[in-house]
Amino acid sequence: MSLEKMKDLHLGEQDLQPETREVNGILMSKLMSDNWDKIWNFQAKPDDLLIATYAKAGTTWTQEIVDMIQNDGDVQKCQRANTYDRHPFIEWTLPPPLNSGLDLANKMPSPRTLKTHLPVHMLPPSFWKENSKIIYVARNAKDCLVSYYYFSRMNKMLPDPGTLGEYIEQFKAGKVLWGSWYDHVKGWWDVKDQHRILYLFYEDMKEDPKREIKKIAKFLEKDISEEVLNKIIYHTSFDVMKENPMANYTTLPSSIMDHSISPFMRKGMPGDWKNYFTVAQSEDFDEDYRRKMAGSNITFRTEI
Ligand SMILES: Nc1ncnc2c1ncn2[C@@H]1O[C@H](COP(=O)(O)O)[C@@H](OP(=O)(O)O)[C@H]1O
Ligand SMILES: O=[N+]([O-])c1ccc(OS(=O)(=O)O)cc1
Repeated sequence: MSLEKMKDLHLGEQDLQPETREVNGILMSKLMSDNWDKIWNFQAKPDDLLIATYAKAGTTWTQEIVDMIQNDGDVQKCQRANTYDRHPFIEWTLPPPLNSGLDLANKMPSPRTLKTHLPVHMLPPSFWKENSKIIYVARNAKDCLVSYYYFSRMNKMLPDPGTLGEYIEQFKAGKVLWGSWYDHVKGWWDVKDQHRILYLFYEDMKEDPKREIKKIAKFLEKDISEEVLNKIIYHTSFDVMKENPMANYTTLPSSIMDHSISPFMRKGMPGDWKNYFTVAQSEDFDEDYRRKMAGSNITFRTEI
């Protein structure tokens, strides 16, 4: 059963809002934690491509770019299904009879493109054993936080984030689904040269999509013409994706995602955090950030 059919189950909002549980210190929905053994034992394949991100770092955007590259810029083919059916979200677990990410992935013919928000130490070990390619996308903490905050308000399957002030504290403490942003970006950064990992930044993609799309195509060992490249840049621009029902999550019932609270395709703009953080919140966040990121040589741009 597809996710769009969820409304037919007559679940109320309180049934959707997940109970949470920690697995290895990482907050997850109870459904994900109940399913953890199966997720951990997921069998990856050598020709799988995994798109790994912290939530709200530009996952859907990267999925669309990858799909367009794999389909030689054929927009029709990329409209074949919703983004979440084209690229199974491996740990996302829904109540039966709905399809969970693992079910979709196991049914999908190879070569598969999969999605995860898991921190590096929780990635099913078969991905390392099979040497699957991985694209990791990182986005600066403050924009990720604001995006995650608004997403948590509109997506009834995520815990209620409270006020922005309250949410900033949860985010700093890593007490949000998929855990600490700081550990996530650092953890993936530390292993990037030991595996087939392309580590990208949202801000770079926004600054020069052509350059970053070329990097992805090279990583996928795909030759693309200038014409196809330009088509991909256009089709995966924020304004075009915002109107694409196969990419913008508007086909889900509003009992799951209520776009009138905040659209999934919200702003798509580095530096938007400035419209939400007070000066005091920003200074306090930066001081804590310096402590948490000390010792790492990873640098982020909070605006471009
Ligand atoms: N084509 C695109 N260009 C730029 N940003 C995009 C984009 N498609 C989606 N996004 C942004 O990526 C974020 C969602 O990330 P994810 O796909 O990982 O959940 C949202 O950020 P904002 O909430 O800041 O607008 C969304 O607007
Ligand atoms: O319910 N969904 O389809 C869903 C839930 C979470 C989710 O998270 S996100 O961070 O990948 O946008 C995306 C889709």
